[in-house]
Amino acid sequence: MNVSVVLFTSDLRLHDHPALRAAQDGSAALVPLFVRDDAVAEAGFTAPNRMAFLADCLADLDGGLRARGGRLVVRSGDVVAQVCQVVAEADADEVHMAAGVSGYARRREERLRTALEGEGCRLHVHDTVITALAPGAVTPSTSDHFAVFTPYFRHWSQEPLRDPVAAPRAIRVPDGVGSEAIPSRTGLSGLSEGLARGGESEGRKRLTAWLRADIASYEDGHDDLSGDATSRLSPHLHFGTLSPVELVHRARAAGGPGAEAFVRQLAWRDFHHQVLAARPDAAVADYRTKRDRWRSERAAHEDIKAWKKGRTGYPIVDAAMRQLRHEGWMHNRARLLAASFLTKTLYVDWRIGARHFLDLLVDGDVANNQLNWQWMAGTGTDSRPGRVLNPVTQAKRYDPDGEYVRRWVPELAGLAGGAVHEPWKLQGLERAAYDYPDPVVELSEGLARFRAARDRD
Ligand SMILES: Cc1cc2nc3c(=O)[nH]c(=O)nc-3n(C[C@H](O)[C@H](O)[C@H](O)COP(=O)(O)OP(=O)(O)OC[C@H]3O[C@@H](n4cnc5c(N)ncnc54)[C@H](O)[C@@H]3O)c2cc1C
Repeated sequence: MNVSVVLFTSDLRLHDHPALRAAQDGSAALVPLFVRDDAVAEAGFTAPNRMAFLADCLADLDGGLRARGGRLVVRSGDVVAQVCQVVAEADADEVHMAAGVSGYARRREERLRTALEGEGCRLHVHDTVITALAPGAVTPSTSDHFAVFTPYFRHWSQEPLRDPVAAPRAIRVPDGVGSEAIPSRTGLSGLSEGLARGGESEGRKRLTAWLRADIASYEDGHDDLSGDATSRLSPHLHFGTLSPVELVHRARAAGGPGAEAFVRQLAWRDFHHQVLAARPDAAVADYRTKRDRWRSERAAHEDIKAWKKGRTGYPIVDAAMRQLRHEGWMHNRARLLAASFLTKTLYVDWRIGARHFLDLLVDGDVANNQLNWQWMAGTGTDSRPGRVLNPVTQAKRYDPDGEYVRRWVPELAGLAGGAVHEPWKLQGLERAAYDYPDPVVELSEGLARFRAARDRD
């Protein structure tokens, strides 16, 4: 019988894990391996919030494996060198892992395949672990990926999903394969105060509660900023503590308009992943509309600083940016508003905003973050790249009573109802009573600058 290694990456779970199942089938023993990859740290993708969530996930995965007679093996260093070393220690014949979509993930697979071939060991890469449908599973007739969501979603919806795979009952890890200590949150600094807890157990609890009680109101409530009525499953999807295939199946089984709307959002996730898989350079380069006339970072320095600190003078934008800092998470409508404000009203390069989000977001994800930023900046897949979200109109629509703003911008808590969205309308002493900045730019001025620059491009 064979010995297999399962290399966990963005798939830190035991339920519905086809790579884990394939590794177990036909193997006498397997090594569940996670490598703290030097390249990820060198690329600056080790934001403290995500490192803390990751530590929770690894501890929980180890706990789940131990309950089945196994354990997690953790190593640090170059991922290829570490996998080869574990293969040698375990005398393994096969390595199984989930297919990734980023340029880095693809290169990692190639390097691993070549290195393992030299060791007489086969690499098996499994689709539909990280996404519900594999990138490229549906394509238009003229391209290798969909650049517009609506037709993608039509095809995506018609495509049959594989059945979920049961979690393993027992796992035997071969003797003689050592592990570093499982990382923990202790000692990590710079964490957001309201950071969520990670781990498959936590994710499954949240999913069950979501399907039982909250999904029904998702269609009506998902844009309501103060209602906070979205699933908050994004970090679990990012770290793979929940399977997107299982989520789609369970949401469809729940049924109703809320579930349909939720499944549509999961399809957005697959959509961005298939764009990135086909165009890995979209993580850093404009996907469609080349815009090289952004204001220079130096010229926009004060505006960028105000945006990051939540001191732009636009309460809804500031509330969004403070939620991000406090929780390491932000409501989708708030992300849209914050991104539109930076790229269109302030006319600042989307990469600056995307980097800041990745520094703080617990769900910070190359496909979802970079491509949503590009969508809002008008350089990506939005079919209306000129769309600008007016922060005041949007605030009145999605936070009509001003509760979201009062929650995150406490210095304006004394302003009742929708008046909180336009503090600049206050006069004299009343205005002076609030320690809150004037708007960094008039909206009409920002709009004129954006349109002039766009028309020049
Ligand atoms: C500028 C910007 C940056 C973003 N950065 C990220 C990011 O780094 N990581 C991330 O996971 N999402 C990102 N999103 C997408 C979206 O905002 C979050 O997925 C969502 O807010 C997470 O909250 P939730 O789990 O409660 O979502 P729900 O509304 O409950 O949706 C369920 C799931 O569907 C997926 N989803 C929802 N909306 C989108 C979307 N627009 N694009 C892709 N997938 C979506 C997510 O996986 C989400 O968990 C970004 C959006 C914008 C506008």
